[in-house]
Amino acid sequence: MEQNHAAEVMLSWKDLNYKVPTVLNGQKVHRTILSDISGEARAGEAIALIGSSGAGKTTLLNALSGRIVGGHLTGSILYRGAKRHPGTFKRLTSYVQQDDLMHPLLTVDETLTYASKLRLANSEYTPQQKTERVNEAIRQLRLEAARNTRIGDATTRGVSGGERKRVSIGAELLTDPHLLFLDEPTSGLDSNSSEMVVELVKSIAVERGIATLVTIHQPSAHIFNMFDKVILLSQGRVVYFGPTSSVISYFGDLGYQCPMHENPADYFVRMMTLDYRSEDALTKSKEQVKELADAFAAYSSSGSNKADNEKQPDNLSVIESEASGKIDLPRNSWIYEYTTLARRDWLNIFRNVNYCVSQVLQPIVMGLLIGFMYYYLEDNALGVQNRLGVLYIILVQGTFPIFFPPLALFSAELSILTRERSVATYRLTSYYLSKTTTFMPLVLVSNTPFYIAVYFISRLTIEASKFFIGLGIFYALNAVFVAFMLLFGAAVQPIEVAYVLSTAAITVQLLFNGFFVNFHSVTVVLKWIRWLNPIYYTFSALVQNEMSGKEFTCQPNMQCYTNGDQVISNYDLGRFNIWQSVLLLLMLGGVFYVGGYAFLRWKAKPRYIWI
Ligand SMILES: Nc1ncnc2c1ncn2[C@@H]1O[C@H](COP(=O)(O)OP(=O)(O)OP(=O)(O)O)[C@@H](O)[C@H]1O
Repeated sequence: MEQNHAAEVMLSWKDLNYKVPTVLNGQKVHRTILSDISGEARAGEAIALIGSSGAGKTTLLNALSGRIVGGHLTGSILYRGAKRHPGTFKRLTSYVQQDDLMHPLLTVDETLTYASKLRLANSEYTPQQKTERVNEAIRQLRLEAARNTRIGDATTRGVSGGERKRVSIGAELLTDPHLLFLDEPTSGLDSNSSEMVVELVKSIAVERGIATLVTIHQPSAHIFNMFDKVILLSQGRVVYFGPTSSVISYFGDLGYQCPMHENPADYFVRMMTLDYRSEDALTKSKEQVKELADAFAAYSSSGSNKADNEKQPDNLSVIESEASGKIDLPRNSWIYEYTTLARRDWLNIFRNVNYCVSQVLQPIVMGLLIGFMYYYLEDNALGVQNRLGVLYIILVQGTFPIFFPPLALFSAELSILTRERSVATYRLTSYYLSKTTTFMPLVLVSNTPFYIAVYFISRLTIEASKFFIGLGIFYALNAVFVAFMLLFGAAVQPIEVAYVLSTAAITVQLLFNGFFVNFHSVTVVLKWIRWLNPIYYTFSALVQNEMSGKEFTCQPNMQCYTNGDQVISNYDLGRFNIWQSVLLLLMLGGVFYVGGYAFLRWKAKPRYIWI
């Protein structure tokens, strides 16, 4: 395309080689995934990366977009003629993943609105301008009809696959990137939707001067012809890179004439694909691929198609400082990020009707059930045993029921966090606090009816101070278990493993609370567990609150506790007073909370290789 020859080179790459360690016949070897790849992408140009499965398309896209993890990448990649600075490059370019990772319960409009709030700086855009950007994206991507439809997922019906992809693209285009990378944007879409996606991306890219690189698996002839240039890859080598309009004549000259009525993309992919049907066919096809790659290497080194890598853009001095150094792109304030994320989290929770209903109903039903099970506790030997039973069940309610439902939500959202963090959308501290301040109040409010029902129906000691102190201890346990949930969610994946391990961890905590096993008789090898056990401190505080100062009547000639202090001492629950126990409980919670943050930071940290 004429205009593209004059357009600025946005990205150029030279002699890219990528190897990964692998084991072959018991030997450690390095497998070459990309071999001597060079090229460039200019402003407004749409380039397709085409090849059969395993050709290296995604690997090349990841290398160019700075998303390679592991292995050994060599060569050079220049952004507007200069070495890339990871942070700067990340924020000036956009990457649309193959999986559209978005909140399923938000509508198209909300998804784009939150993306605009989080990704556009308030110092550069007024709220009105952000809304205009969203409206523009909706209009350009033809999403008006789906504007108020939820994104949806496998369980909730939402927008169509094509619309979902367009929303993903829209969210990435809000920031006006200089470069747009798309990984298999048409996979899973029918031909009409695929054409629409590519057509729209192409027209927006031309309009805004964005260089676009797209991996695509066997595009239709129509889609193929929409691209300005094409990179044909096979076995990690370039078989062709140049204008789409010249590809047929190039291969025709090599003796591979694409038949008149055949889709060129199908023809070229077939030509480059290894044939595994027989040993002989495999050897032949390998030779053919090698021949084609060698022919292209000779063709490009002869100068006919030389990638213009050495050519520097005219305004180099300006560009170098922008691309190679860290430039301080404006950021939104922490409090703005936090309030925006918190609003999004609350919206997600309230839209999740099943979650909300179960969170509200479970404590009420359990509270009534347990309350009536222990209806009217008496101050006798049986009353001692039942009081301990009620306090134990209060403990249980502060663990499993409040741990698992938020864990499922938190864990399911981690992939969205990773995606959003990979484009530096917001700080991790604002995200973590937003999660905390969504889960925590919900748990405390929904669990309060449980405590009230159990307390008054079973009639634990009816005294205002005991009631409120007990409620405070219960709240502290709930808060600590929200922190424990955040720790598990951040540290252990997949969720199935988190379920198994956390069930074991909570069960051990419940067993070592001092009720089932008397610490006087526990082996020294395991005795230490109680000091790291939030349940022990909670139980100790709850039992002291209920039992201290309490008198019990004993039937004549029967050995039993005559007062609550004997119970506390017999179960060895009085080592720390109530306040000390609560303090130690909260300290453990603090450790869990900070640990959860540290794991999240470590996990969400991109480990990309930069050249
Ligand atoms: N880190 C890695 N470790 C081991 N093998 C890898 C690694 N990265 C890529 N590969 C291998 O490199 C080859 C190219 O992978 P890539 O995902 O780039 O292919 P692709 O052309 O995008 O294929 P598809 O169209 O099937 O997604 C594959 O055989 C893949 O298994």
